[in-house]
Amino acid sequence: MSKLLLRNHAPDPAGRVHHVTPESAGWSCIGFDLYRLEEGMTVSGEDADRETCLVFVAGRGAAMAGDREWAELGDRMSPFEDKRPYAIYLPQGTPWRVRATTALELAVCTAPGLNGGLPVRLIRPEDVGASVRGQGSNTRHVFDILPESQPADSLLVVEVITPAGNWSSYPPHKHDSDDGTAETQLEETYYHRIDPPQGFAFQRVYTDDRSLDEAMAVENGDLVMVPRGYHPVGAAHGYTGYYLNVMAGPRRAWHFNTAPEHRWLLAPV
Ligand SMILES: O=C(O)C[C@@H](O)[C@H](O)C(=O)CO
Repeated sequence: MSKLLLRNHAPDPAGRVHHVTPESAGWSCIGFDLYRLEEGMTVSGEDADRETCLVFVAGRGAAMAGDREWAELGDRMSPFEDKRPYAIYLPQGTPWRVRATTALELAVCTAPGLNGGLPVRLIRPEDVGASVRGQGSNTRHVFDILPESQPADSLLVVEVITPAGNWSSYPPHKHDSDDGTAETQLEETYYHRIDPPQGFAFQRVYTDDRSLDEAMAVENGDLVMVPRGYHPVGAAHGYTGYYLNVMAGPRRAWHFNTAPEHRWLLAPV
């Protein structure tokens, strides 16, 4: 199995399913934990050097972050409900806690805090930008949770719904070198969900010279790490894809290059 693919599995006693750190991934910036909590379970954290974005992927919870508290956040029981998520941005050194008030799928996205000083911020569904990208079988739906236009030190966070049979992160693009203009160097994680859950999608991660070239069959709840290279996704017929992307790198900007041989696909039809 590819080293870039982390399979879904039953949660550990703390409710944790995925645990990616810069050390485990062999990269510099991104940390990603995925919790599947039963009602009443609590998860907490604090990182002196890293900022955090908590994403309520599905379900509801009571949350505390620094000196802020919310009795209940979360407005969808599935990421396939066509509703934008709740999220919380926390600067480095902020303690947080979430108690599940229903079954709760919570993503904990982290990256280096640089300056700190930003306030804790609730990101409500109405704060999340929604857009449609692509055309025909490349149409997909994007929710910008923490785009570069919103304050953070390193993190970029986005959700994408890929309709059944469609492609996304496509035509293939990459963001793995920084020449100061055309492209930024960003690591990326893909947390995948599939509807209905017995379905699958495919993701390829590859470089121009093919020194990295992995094609992965992705199932519901799997996680893919993209250290570099192109990273397109194809959803199988009959199965809608969802993924949560976390990106981070030395410069907080999402500038990418589309693979030259596939740029013709960008022409309007
Ligand atoms: O446009 C898409 O289909 C989503 C991608 O942009 C995805 O967020 C990504 O690949 C970011 O590099």
